[in-house]
Amino acid sequence: MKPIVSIIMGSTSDLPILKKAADFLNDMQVPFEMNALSAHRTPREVEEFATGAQARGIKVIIAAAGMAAALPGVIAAMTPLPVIGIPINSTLSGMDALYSIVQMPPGISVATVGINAGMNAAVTAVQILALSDPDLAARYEAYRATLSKKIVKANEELREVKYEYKV
Ligand SMILES: Nc1c(C(=O)O)ncn1[C@@H]1O[C@H](COP(=O)(O)O)[C@@H](O)[C@H]1O
Repeated sequence: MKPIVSIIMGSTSDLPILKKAADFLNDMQVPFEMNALSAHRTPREVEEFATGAQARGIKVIIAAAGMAAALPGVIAAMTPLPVIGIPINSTLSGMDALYSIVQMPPGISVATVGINAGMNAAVTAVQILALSDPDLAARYEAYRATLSKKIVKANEELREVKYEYKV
C-alpha cells in the first residue's frame, strides 16, 4: 500500500521515539514510510523529500529532531502538507528542540507535540486523516473507548481498596 504518512527523523538515534508513532499507525492501519534526513547534514535530500511529498500521495508528515531542531520547520517551509513536530530529548532535557520547533513564524506552522511524544504525533496524524476517512474515524473512536474503559476499571479497583478519611 502507498504510504500516506511520512515519518522523518533527524538521525536514527531518534528511532526509539518514532517507533511509538509507527506502532500506533500500524494499529490504526495507516500506511506509512520512515526515513532519516537532516536539514543540517543532508539539506538537499530534505528539499527533494519536502517538495515531492505531496505529489507522491503523502498527506501528513511527522518530523522529529533533537538539539537545534531545524528539520520540522524547514520541511514545513517547503510543503503545504501539515507537519507534526516531535522535539527529541537528546540535550538540555529536550527544551532546546522544543523551542526550536514550536515557535514558527506566522504563516508557516509546525503542529508541535510534547517532548518525545511519538505516540501523540501519530494520534494527531490519525485525527487529521480521519476527517476524510470514516473507517479510520471508527477505528480511532474504538481506540478511545478502550482508554475510557481502562480508567473506569482502574477507578473501580481504587474504590475497592476503600481509602477513607479515618480521623
Ligand atoms: N536536529 C537535527 C537535525 C536537523 O534539524 O536537521 N539533524 C539532526 N538533528 C538531531 O541531532 C541529534 C543528534 O544526532 P546524532 O545522534 O546523529 O549525532 C538528533 O536528535 C537529531 O534529530
